[in-house]
Amino acid sequence: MNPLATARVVYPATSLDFFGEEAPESAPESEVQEAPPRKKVRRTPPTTTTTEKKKDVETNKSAQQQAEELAALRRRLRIKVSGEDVPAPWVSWDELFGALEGLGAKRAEIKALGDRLEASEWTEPTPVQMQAGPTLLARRDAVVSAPTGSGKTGAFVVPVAAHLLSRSDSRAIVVAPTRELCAQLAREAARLLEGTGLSVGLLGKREMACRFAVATPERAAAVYWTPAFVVVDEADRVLDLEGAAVRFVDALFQRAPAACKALFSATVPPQIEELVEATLANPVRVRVSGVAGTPAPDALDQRLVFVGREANKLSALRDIVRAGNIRPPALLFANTSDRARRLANALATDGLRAAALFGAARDRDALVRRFRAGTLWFLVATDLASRGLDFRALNAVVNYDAPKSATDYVHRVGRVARAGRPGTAYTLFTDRDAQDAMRAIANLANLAASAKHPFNPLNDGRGDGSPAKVPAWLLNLKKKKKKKTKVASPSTSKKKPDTTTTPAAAGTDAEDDAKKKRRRPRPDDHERAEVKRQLRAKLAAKRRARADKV
Ligand SMILES: Nc1ncnc2c1ncn2[C@@H]1O[C@H](COP(=O)(O)OP(=O)(O)OP(=O)(O)O)[C@@H](O)[C@H]1O
Repeated sequence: MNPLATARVVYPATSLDFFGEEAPESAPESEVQEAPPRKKVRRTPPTTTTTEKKKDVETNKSAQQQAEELAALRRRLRIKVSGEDVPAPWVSWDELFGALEGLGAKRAEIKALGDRLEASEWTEPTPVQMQAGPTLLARRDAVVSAPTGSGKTGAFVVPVAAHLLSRSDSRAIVVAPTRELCAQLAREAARLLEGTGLSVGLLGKREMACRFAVATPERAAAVYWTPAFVVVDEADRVLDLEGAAVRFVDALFQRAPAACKALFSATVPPQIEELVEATLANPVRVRVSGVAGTPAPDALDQRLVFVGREANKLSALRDIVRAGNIRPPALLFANTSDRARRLANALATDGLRAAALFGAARDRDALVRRFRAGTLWFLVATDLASRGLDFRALNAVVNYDAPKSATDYVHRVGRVARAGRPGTAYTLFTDRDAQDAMRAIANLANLAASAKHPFNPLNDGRGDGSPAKVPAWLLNLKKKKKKKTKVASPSTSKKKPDTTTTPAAAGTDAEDDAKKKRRRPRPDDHERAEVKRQLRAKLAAKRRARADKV
């Protein structure tokens, strides 16, 4: 029997009173817990004697011994690197302070940075900070990938700031795909760099005189100064050749050929390799992975819930919430603005504090602020909120609509279980969801489950021995063969769209599919094609030059 053919669970659609007397009035529990005592940053001020001692020990070791130790350290931290002369990781912030002193930064500035790290309770660098830090401080171009919530922001803010502290005439720009993420990055950088004398600015319509700037691609391309550093966060999204942002970043790269360029993301697909080869000089590649070898955080509990038909989704969600499996604040994802709005309305009708965040939503910044403050419990968002956002107190993510790809899945579920905190991600899926994407997602969830229970594979009650919560049939979904059959237009299709009674179900898969099929050529399609052509030409020239050298 094809398990996709029937719904496994039928959920009753009852009215809701999830929180009853215990409903949080303002900030949810996780926001108001008493802060634990502050930890100290492991920091011994660098002195000549310690540095000299270290050198003495190192020169006594053979080069081979040092290389073996370095390889063992990287294995332990799950860091993989490639490229020429990759700098050794910093094992503590001491090495950053030592390097800063060596570069001539003032003692007061070094102390201020150390104080901010301590105030943030960043006792030690995370693995990606350990490896990306010295790489960027050495001004090497780099492509860095590490799991969501693993501290990539600090992995570029700290070394870039360190460089700026040692060179009073240089400026840096960080590019990120959305306004919300830019605002978060600017706030985080300003917090980390407070007291160091470095000015941080979020570039809006007006140009700002700051040394550490954060901007969306379009704003970044409009700056009149030449940055010494260009960092692209969520690089695979920004540099997607099918997207609009890539040409702005390409323009910025062209204007600052001598800048150190670094690309960061949890997912670096092979498709951006072409662009990396064409634009980065002798780059270092850093890849940090979790226990399961995937970009999902180790502490994430991934649950895939088959709900059969679209019509069962809302009651499935209610069931999960009513069972107490999702405690606010929770972030829910829908695949279109319309569906996000309808789901938020449905939850609000149930008496829950819910709102929708999408591109055209009114006052997006205020929505995000309310969610961060805990006055909004459920934020239903489109993929606008899937990248980079760090909501500290978040307990759960729900993919109300299954993501269209494993990459989208990784970023969406990665909003929770950050910095080692626990978190759960539910993904509801129906018999209409893309089998290829669901198989890839199931594989990711399965790898995580297998890594957590290596010697004691649980089974899902079907007796097939598949580990944890991923049923074997899902892992074994056959790849869909691409048929070349003509797709019936929505107007001529005999099958009526499934307009079910639940508010969130209206504007369903059928409508979304029809919208996609109706995609008209965009006015900037030729510009996108031109950017692709130019990048390919650049790449070809670079390859020819390399071949000539050989
Ligand atoms: N060295 C550290 N020690 C402790 N906590 C840290 C450290 N570095 C960063 N963090 C915390 O980890 C959380 C996640 O960091 P960050 O937002 O940089 O993740 P990320 O890797 O960029 O994730 P994403 O891929 O989703 O963008 C933040 O709350 C941050 O304050």
